[in-house]
Amino acid sequence: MTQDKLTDDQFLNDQEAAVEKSLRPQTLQQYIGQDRVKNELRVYIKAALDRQEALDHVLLYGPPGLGKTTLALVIAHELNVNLRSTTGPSIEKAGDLVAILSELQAGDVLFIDEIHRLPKSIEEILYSAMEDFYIDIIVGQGSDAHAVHYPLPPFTLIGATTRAGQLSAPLRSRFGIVEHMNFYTEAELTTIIQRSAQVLAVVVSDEGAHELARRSRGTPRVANRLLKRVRDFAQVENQEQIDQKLAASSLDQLQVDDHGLDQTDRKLLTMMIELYQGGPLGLKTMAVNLGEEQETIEAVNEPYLLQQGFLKRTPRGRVVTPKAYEHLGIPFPKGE
Ligand SMILES: Nc1ncnc2c1ncn2[C@@H]1O[C@H](COP(=O)(O)OP(=O)(O)OP(=O)(O)O)[C@@H](O)[C@H]1O
Ligand SMILES: [Mg+2]
Repeated sequence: MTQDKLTDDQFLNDQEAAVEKSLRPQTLQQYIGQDRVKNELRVYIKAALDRQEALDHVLLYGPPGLGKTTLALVIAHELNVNLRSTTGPSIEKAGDLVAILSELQAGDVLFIDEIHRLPKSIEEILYSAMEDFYIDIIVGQGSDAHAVHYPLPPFTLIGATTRAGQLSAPLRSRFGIVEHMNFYTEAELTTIIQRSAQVLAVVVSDEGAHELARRSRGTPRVANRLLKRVRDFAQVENQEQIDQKLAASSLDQLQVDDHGLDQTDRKLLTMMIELYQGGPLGLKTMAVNLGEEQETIEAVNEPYLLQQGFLKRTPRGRVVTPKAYEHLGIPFPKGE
């Protein structure tokens, strides 16, 4: 199983997509974890509803699979409005954006995923749309060209990104609500797995759910994927229940270790140790040596390895920690 398949939704077929949808919580109440984010949003949503106004624009950022898209759906649901969904790279021309904006009704949510990949020219149109709910567009060419002023209903833009650093300052500053999504705790992931097991009609013991949670790299999407794969092992081995032992042995076969590190994570750490004495190393060198996209390493591998204390950031680059040496069973070099 590759990294992409664990953390991306884009490889799903229709049937898998339907299951994926049924796993998504719909209300803030069902949405597990991210308590700080939820508590803040609860207040803002209630205030907007009381004032009968559109909710302020929301920016959600954090590593893939932590529930940004899900939270956007939940917000629209709680506001009781329509959600129109698109992605940054799919809006190529000003006309694409105008078409989307002109369909919005008062109070609606427009969700733009991967908002850091919006073309610059489109981003500039968004500024006035977000701030004052109008757009000025140029129609015609040459001497016929003239600006058309286009008023919009008040709406809520929800932007999601795995790379907040890539967002321009003017765009970022137009979001009134900016929320950073954190990795989930083992307890939260255990609850998510138990809920998903019910939806999928599989039986998982408490210990089995906890074993899966421990190895899910703090990420609900990974938790759900691992649950589905281990369900396959249970079926093939004629086991009615996923217990701790089955979960552990299946995950070992999937090469997901007991800290949730996958092959790429381990390859990254091992490469840094073997070729660079543990660093410091820049992102670019990491990517070249692994044959991976720099963006993937920055958004997927690095945040989890930092959070788990296997990598450390220094002014000169990333450094492997003694904890990582120990985890990989490589002796830590004595001080020079
Ligand atoms: N808080 C949560 N409670 C329960 N399940 C969740 C939660 N957050 C996410 N999930 C599950 O994890 C899956 C992935 O979440 P989602 O697609 O929202 O992640 P994302 O942050 O948008 O990822 P990406 O950056 O790749 O777009 C969802 O299908 C959902 O089932
Ligand atoms: Mg998403």
